[in-house]
Amino acid sequence: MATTGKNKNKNKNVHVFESEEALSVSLAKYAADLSENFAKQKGSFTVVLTGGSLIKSLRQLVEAPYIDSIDWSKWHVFWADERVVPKNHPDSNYLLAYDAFLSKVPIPSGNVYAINDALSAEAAADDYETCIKHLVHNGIISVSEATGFPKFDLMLLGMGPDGHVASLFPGHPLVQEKKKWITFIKESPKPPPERITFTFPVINSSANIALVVAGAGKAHPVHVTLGNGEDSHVLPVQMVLPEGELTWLLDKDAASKL
Ligand SMILES: O=C(O)[C@H](O)[C@@H](O)[C@H](O)[C@H](O)COP(=O)(O)O
Repeated sequence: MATTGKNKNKNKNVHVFESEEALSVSLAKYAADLSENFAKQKGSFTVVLTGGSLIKSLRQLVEAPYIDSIDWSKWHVFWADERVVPKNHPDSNYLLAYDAFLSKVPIPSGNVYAINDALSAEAAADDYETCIKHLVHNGIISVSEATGFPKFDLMLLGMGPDGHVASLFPGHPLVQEKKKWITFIKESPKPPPERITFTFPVINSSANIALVVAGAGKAHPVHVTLGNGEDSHVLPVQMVLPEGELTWLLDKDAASKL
């Protein structure tokens, strides 16, 4: 790890790694430690995934020692955003996570909460919100005392080269959504166009967020968010300000402008 530091606000940790390989090793330990703490504390561990390169960076979790040491029965898995395509479609975030991660660990299948792929974007967003409401009611998902929004134990977010997180894109009105838990977009600038996404109030109620960012193509939004870079938009990634801990895991290419 090249640098470690608290940066800009007290709940933010920034870690820069020599390579994406080193980042993935550290990501596994970070997730395993949180899993142990939450399983002990509340008997469940709610983990939110996105799509994109994040999923490949989870590869160390399916290897020794973590494959055997993690109590996978406590995991409950969600998506911060999903493309509105069938679950067996190559664009599906569920399929990506299933192939590379979920099919390799013994998380009970009933604890994996994929969106309903038979519905329209709007109906799928409502349906996913209802599903999350049930789990809040059952006590599987915590609630933020500060905001009343669901409080996930760990949100693992990737970031696009334009600074988007989940399916919240720069300049799009959805970044301002204040009431809904889950919403939908039909004209995503990143294909495919139809997606559902968590809103910022949900993202920012998290107990822990890791922003997992690798590659030189991400250096600009990292510079804008963590350094003194500028952009004509407020980037969605700059709006990731959880009430819990924010941890940036960067490789050195993504951090090259800092
Ligand atoms: O469905 C999606 O497209 C993702 O959830 C999206 O938000 C992703 O996390 C970023 O675009 C980063 O993706 P990359 O890491 O592949 O650039």
